[in-house]
Amino acid sequence: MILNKVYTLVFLRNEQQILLGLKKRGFGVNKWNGFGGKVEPKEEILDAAVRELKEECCMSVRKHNLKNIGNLQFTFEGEALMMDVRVFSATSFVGDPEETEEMLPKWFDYDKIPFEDMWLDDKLWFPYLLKDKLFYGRFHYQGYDKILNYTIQELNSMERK
Ligand SMILES: CNc1ncnc2c1ncn2[C@@H]1O[C@H](COP(=O)(O)OP(=O)(O)OP(=O)(O)O)[C@@H](O)[C@H]1O
Repeated sequence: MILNKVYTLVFLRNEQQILLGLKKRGFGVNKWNGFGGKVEPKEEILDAAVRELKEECCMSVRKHNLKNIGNLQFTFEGEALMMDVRVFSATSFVGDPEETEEMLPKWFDYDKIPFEDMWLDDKLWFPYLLKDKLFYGRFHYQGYDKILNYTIQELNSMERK
């Protein structure tokens, strides 16, 4: 039995830059990533995405400005959990990013994304995000630093069958 857990991952973007956060504790510590976390029981995915963005870097976004651009599924050798990550992008948002207990936010130019300090999978699917393509990816990790196998595909729509 595989336990499926839904997570959010939000990227704020403008013409020149993308906002990433350095995770200061817990899962993915010391890696740059988008903002997000577990969807709580009975919580809607979009509400969770808005909540985590606010909690982690004090930025506000409206649900209708979050565009679902991807779905990533992660499994780890020997673990019965599948992380089902819903990826969102937004170009309309309010606030100035602030450091919190969980994240240190920073804007990055598109040609200076710190892939060497990110999850290994990020550099495999970021090209889709950067080209505004929708994507689905599945990654099977051994530990946190080795991908045993993966697939990625471009999608025509994010609708679920
Ligand atoms: C394995 N390869 C991966 N590549 C890219 N991104 C990944 C990822 N694996 C997890 N993520 C994201 O990392 C965050 C974890 O969130 P995480 O800290 O566990 O959640 P949450 O804040 O609810 O936890 P606590 O409340 O601290 O337990 C969450 O956005 C999730 O989408």
